[in-house]
Amino acid sequence: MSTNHTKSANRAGADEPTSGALLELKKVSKIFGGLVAVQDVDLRINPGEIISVIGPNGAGKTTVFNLITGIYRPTSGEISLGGKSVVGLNPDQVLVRGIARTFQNIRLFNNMTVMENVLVGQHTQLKASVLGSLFLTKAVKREEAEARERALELLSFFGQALVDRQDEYVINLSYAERRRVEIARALAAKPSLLLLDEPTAGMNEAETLDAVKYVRRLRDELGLTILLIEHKLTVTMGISDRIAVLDYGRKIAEGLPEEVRRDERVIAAYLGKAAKTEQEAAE
Ligand SMILES: Nc1ncnc2c1ncn2[C@@H]1O[C@H](COP(=O)(O)OP(=O)(O)OP(=O)(O)O)[C@@H](O)[C@H]1O
Repeated sequence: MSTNHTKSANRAGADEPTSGALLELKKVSKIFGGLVAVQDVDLRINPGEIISVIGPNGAGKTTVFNLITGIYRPTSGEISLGGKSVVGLNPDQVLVRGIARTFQNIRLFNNMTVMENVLVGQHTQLKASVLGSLFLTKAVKREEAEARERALELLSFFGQALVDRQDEYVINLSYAERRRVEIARALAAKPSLLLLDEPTAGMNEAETLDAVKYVRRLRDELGLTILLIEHKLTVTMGISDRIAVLDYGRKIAEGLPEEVRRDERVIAAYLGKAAKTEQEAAE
């Protein structure tokens, strides 16, 4: 174990005071049958941070996201948001608590428009009763108008293009545009924490640069705290306040980007391979 690793591992050590974290994972494990997908993972995310989770394929990154968002229940360990446990809540309840996410494979309703997709994201915020919706009462109409206005505001975060294309079916949008709509839909739930699963996957260089800019703006302008899984090293190294590295379900390092970059275990487990893959892709 390198010195850097020891130092960075202590950063999230059990002895540190745990108050003030927005999200905290304590010794979280997930076992599928006999397979340990995530083992004793500790992670603290402070308000306003951008934290990346990296690691080789199958390291447990997506499982961590699924545990945080209530898709899976941890086999053991504790997950809390603002000091309150979210273990045992279903994904909708976790969303109401303030954790929204996007998916590795974009999950939008392709047979619905851009606007409709963002409106769906607001369902946790709407108050109208079923009866009210049935008879389109004044209150319902007002709520609907407000929801549309807010959806437009969210789309305009990404510039005018999506506002102009609000009535387009999402299937007709480019991949990068669909990613933006998916984030707008996540924002519609008014989260405090946003989980982005490979936000630049499948994007070209210009689209990736654009995505990096808006991820920063999500934090700087909207005050969101962001946890992301990202394979592109140029993105993670440039955007993250801290990086946590998983390998075979365990967190093998955590620290500032430059600390993680120098960590021998990380280089052996991931960075060597990842850097080579990026270089091969560039050639
Ligand atoms: N529902 C499941 N049932 C059984 N095994 C699972 C399940 N979900 C994940 N796993 C296993 O858990 C391990 C971690 O998978 P996970 O998808 O979290 O890795 P990852 O780091 O996100 O990988 P990638 O970078 O390829 O997306 C893998 O061995 C995977 O096969």
